[in-house]
Amino acid sequence: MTLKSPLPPQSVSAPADSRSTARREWGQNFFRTAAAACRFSAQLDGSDTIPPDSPNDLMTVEIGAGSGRVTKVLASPGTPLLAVEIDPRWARRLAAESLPDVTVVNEDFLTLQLPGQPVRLIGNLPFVTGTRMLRRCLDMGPARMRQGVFLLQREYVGKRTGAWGGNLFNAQWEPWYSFDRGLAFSRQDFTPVPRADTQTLMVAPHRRPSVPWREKAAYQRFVQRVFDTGQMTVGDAARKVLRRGHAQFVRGAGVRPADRVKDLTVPEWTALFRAYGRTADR
Ligand SMILES: C[S@@+](CC[C@H](N)C(=O)[O-])C[C@H]1O[C@@H](n2cnc3c(N)ncnc32)[C@H](O)[C@@H]1O
Repeated sequence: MTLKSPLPPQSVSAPADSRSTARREWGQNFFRTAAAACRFSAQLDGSDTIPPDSPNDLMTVEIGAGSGRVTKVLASPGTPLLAVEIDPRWARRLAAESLPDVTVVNEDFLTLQLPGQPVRLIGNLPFVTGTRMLRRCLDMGPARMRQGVFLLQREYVGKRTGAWGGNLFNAQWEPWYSFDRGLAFSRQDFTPVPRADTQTLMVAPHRRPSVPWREKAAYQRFVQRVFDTGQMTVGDAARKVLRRGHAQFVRGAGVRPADRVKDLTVPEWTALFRAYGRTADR
């Protein structure tokens, strides 16, 4: 449902139990102040690594607009903004504000048909579905997803930005995107107060990805297979992935058999993927 113009007036109040269920299930922890929403939103500017053909080609999509604190900061004439909100009450309320060049859609971001044009994505994401939302954004590919500014649990952002070393998720996505830490926010910046502190995850597409996007499925399957072996070193994992030619495969990639799978860099993963293709082709 697209709510571009104000709908007939309707009460936004609802029985307390259904409101608290919505709050919990949809992770409705809103920015408490406009100042905090401003700090968060300001991170969207200036880090577009692939300039669009013209600034107008670029659309901003806000995931989970809620009460519209972030939407209001970003709304600006001439800058199209798609504000996606699953809760009909908040979507209706925000649409009624008729913010300039803002289109409010009352839909589930996980199933919404996303714009075909390049987009910048921003969202104070719900805790429960945040990871799925992030995957959905990354799945757009680096030619369409030009920037991502996502507020997520601080611990999760730590994982994505290397605090605990390499992992399957990062190995699968880093040929196309970089993941960096942005501003942190305390629980007190939100209402109701959430159960964890949050931090911004800044996602930027690589200008020259090390693996072509059309090979994404094959590359990600390969990385998954290596991790699924459960082996600590590349040499041991290679033995499980390939029945024959595993030593050749590791050597061909210029990686040492004793290197740990979780320490592999993007160039090493890419080299292993290429060597695997050559070995498996024979
Ligand atoms: C953490 S709140 C952020 C609200 C607002 N942007 C802010 O920062 O104050 C997350 C918002 O995402 C909405 N939401 C949850 N799941 C969603 C989904 N699948 N699709 C779209 N919106 C969703 C919630 O209703 C809620 O308004």
